Amino acid sequence: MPGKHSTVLVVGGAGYIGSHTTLALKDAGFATVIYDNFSTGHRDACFADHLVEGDLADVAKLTETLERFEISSVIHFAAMIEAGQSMVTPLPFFENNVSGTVSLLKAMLAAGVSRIVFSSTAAVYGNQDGRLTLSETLPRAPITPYGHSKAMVERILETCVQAYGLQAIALRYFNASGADAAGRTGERHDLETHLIPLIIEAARGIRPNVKIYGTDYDTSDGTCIRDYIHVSDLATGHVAAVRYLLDNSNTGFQAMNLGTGTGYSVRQVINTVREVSGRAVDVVEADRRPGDPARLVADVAAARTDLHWSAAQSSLDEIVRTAWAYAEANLPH
Ligand SMILES: NC(=O)c1ccc[n+]([C@@H]2O[C@H](COP(=O)([O-])OP(=O)(O)OC[C@H]3O[C@@H](n4cnc5c(N)ncnc54)[C@H](O)[C@@H]3O)[C@@H](O)[C@H]2O)c1
Ligand SMILES: O=c1ccn([C@@H]2O[C@H](COP(=O)(O)OP(=O)(O)O[C@H]3O[C@H](CO)[C@@H](O)[C@H](O)[C@H]3O)[C@@H](O)[C@H]2O)c(=O)[nH]1
Repeated sequence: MPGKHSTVLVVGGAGYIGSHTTLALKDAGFATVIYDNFSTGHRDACFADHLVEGDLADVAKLTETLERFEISSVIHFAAMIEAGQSMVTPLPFFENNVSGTVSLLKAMLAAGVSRIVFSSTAAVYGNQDGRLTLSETLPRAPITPYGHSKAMVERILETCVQAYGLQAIALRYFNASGADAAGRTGERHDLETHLIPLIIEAARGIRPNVKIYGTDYDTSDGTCIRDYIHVSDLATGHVAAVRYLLDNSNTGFQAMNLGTGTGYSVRQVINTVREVSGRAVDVVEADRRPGDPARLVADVAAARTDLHWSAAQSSLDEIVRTAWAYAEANLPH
């Protein structure tokens, strides 16, 4: 069990991945505080011991929160997340994701908090044609403003680790999906752009069909390949990362993939939703969505070696079953 000084600040803890991670931190015995501005998060998805409503831009409030709750480590989820939208309106992405993280780091320095786990993304790899899996040793090569914003934060963290002696882990998630198996929380993005919830909406009759963005990619069936990782596996990955930072000093900066190592095409995901739900899903073949790499699949060795973590509940079937159960129980009919 975590010892003294083990209160974790979960910035963006009211969101999809943050809510699952807060539950996992509590299960692991950590005390938790959420800091969130509720721009996309939900009050009923806050499972922490304490909640502070505030914005990343508010350095004074962040500093006061870190000091008041004697925070040992920060997990930083708060960001704007849609890669496609960032192609159209990039500036808010740089403001919230990059400037917002600078605010958080200033507050951490002021409060003397040195450990941070940052939500990075497979989008920092961009298009790495011909590679079956992506290793952290590859150069960052994002192709969207969203991916650039995350790559910039990784660079800022590297610099701050050198300059100020912080300890930072950037967890590069592949495609977060699924829902808490006990149904306590799930995926509820108000402007939903993610594939699995959109297919589920089509299966539930909330939308007439699901679009396939691009059928002419150089992949087995012409549609994009992604590595879908269960959000509860991501959550245990964060617990492992916090433990790693607490147990080891001078870890410096490390980037680690959180994925399964297996990729599925858009068509395979649609078929899995059909099988799990027993419902029909109509599809419309559409143009490619700008900013989508053909294939993103993780090399999972680093997290296994350093964090002793690997995905345990991320079969596509399990992901879709939990997402379907959550939607049926909680989302509008
Ligand atoms: N969902 C995915 O597939 C995926 C994949 C890779 C990386 N990520 C990253 O994981 C993180 C969490 O993603 P998510 O899907 O849970 O998103 P989400 O939108 O559900 O959660 C983000 C949370 O941050 C809060 N927030 C945003 N801006 C804020 C600000 N300025 N001040 C305070 N709070 C703020 C929101 O209210 C929300 O509760 C993001 O950083 C995202 O880039 C997500
Ligand atoms: O209606 C849809 C929605 C998506 N897709 C495709 O499905 C795949 C997955 O798309 P989506 O669920 O939107 O996820 P990504 O664009 O892969 O991005 C997610 O996963 C990235 C990491 O891989 C994160 O950085 C992002 O924050 C997160 O939104 C892509 O090939 C899309 O082109 C469709 O064909 N139709």
